[in-house]
Amino acid sequence: MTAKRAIGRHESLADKIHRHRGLLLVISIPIVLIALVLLLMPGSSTSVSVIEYTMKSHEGGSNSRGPKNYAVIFDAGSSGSRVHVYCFDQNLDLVPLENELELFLQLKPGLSAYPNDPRQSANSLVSLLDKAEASVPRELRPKTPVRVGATAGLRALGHKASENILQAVRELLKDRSRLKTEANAVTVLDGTQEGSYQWVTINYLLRTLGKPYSDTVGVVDLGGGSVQMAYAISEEDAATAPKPLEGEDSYVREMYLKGRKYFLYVHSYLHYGLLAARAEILKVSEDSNNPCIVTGYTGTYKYGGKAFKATASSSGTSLDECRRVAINALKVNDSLCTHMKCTFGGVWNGGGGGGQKKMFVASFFFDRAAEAGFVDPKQPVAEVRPLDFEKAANKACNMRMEEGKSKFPRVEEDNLPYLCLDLVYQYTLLVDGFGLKPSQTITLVKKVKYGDYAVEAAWPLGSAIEAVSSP
Ligand SMILES: O=c1[nH]cnc2c1ncn2[C@@H]1O[C@H](COP(=O)(O)OP(=O)(O)O)[C@@H](O)[C@H]1O
Ligand SMILES: [Ca+2]
Repeated sequence: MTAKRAIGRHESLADKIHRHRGLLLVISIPIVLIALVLLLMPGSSTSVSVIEYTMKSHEGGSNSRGPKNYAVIFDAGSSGSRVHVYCFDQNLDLVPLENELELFLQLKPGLSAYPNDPRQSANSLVSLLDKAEASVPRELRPKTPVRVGATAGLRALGHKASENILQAVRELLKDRSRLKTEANAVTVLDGTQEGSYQWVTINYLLRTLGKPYSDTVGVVDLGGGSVQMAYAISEEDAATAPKPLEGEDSYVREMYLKGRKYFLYVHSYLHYGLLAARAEILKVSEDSNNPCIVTGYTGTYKYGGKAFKATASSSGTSLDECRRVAINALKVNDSLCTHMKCTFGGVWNGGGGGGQKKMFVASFFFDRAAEAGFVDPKQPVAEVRPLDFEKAANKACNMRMEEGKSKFPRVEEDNLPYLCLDLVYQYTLLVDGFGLKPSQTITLVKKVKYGDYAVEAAWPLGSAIEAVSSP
C-alpha cells in the first residue's frame, strides 16, 4: 500500500486521469445527466426555463436508455381528447410504430364537457388509454412516461372543477395503467408551455433545431378555446421584453435545444380560440342580431355552459360589419397597449424579426381552410395568404343558409351558420391581431413531413421530447 502511494505521488495528472478513466467515466455520466435534467424546459413559469435534449446513448451508465423509448401523451383539448404514442431511438429520432411514426387517436367531446362529473370525464379517456398502452411493448410499459396535458377547456373551467377532473384522471391512470406517471404528469398546461411545445414540435420535425434562430419558423396554433403564437427572437430583443400583464406568464422563454440557446417569444390568448371567439363576437351584439351569422339562420350558440343568441341580421350578413365586430371583440388598438407594439388586448407583439419570417399556422386555421375549400384536406400542408381567408369570407358572408351546401360542400353542417364569422375572425386575427400582411405567405399545417412519414403538427410531440429526455 505504501509503495502504491509513493508511486501515486510521482504520477503526472495526465497519468492519473488515464489510470482512472473508467471510474471518471462512470462518475461523470450521472453528473452530466443530472445537469441536463436541471436544464429542462418548459416546466417552470419563470422567464428562464430551459430545455436540452441533445442526448447520446451512455452504454452501461445507471441512467442509460434502451434502444427504444416510448412516450404516451394525452392532449386534453377543449373540443376533444387525443392520444399520441411516439417511439424515439437513442439519438432522439422518431422511429416507426408499425407503419406510422406515431399512434394518434382522438375523440369528442373533451374533458371539460363533464364539469360536474369528474369520474365520467376521466372515463372518457379509457378507450384511448387502452389502445395507447397496448401499442407499447409490455416490458417497456413501466419505463414509458404517460402525460395528460389539458389546455383551454380546463383552464376556463376554473381551478376547483378542473382539479377534480385531473384527480380523477390520476386515479384512472393508477388503477388501469402500468405506464410510468411522473410527478406533475397530469396537469393543466399553461398557455406558454403549450405554445413552446408547439414550436418545439414543428421545428423538431422540420429539423431546424440547433440552427440560428432566424432559420427556425414561428407557429400559431388556433384551438377551440385559446390561440398561441410562438417564435424565436434575438437575445437583444429578449432583453427588451416588457413585464407581462398582471396574472400572465412572462413573454420570453429561454431554451437550450441541440446545443443552441433560443429566446422564444410565446403568448397564449385564452378565450380567443375559434369556438370561444364565436362567443366573444356574439357577445358584442348582445341580444340583437349579428352581422356575422349567415343569412337565414336563427339559433343559439352554446359555449362553456352558456348560450348566446346567434341570429342573422334582417339586412343579411355583412363582411364589413362583421369585420368591425371582430376587431371590436379582439380589442385591437386597445388603450391597454403600454408597449412599443401590441398584438391585441394589450399584449406585446414580440418585436417580429427573423424567427417570425416563416409562420406555420395550425389547427382550426387548417381545418376551416379545408372546409371552405381553398386547401386540400388530404395534403399535410398548404401555402396560403391571409387574404385567402378574406376571399372565402366574402363568399360565405354573401350566401344564404340554403345555398351553403352547394357553395361549400365540405363544410360540416353545424359550422355552416358560423362560416362567415369563422373566416372573418381568422383573417382579423392574422392581420389585425398578429399584424401579418394580408399578402404574406403562411404555411397552414396539419402534419409535417419527417422522412417518408408525416407527423401531426401538435404540441404533444414537444412534451414527449421533454419526457424522454428526463431520467
Ligand atoms: O394532433 C392534432 N393534429 C392536428 N390538428 C389537431 C390536433 N389536435 C388538435 N387539433 C386541432 O385543434 C383544434 C381543436 O382545438 P382544441 O380542442 O385542442 O382546443 P384548445 O387547444 O383550445 O384546447 C381542431 O381544429 C383540431 O383539428
Ligand atoms: Ca389544442
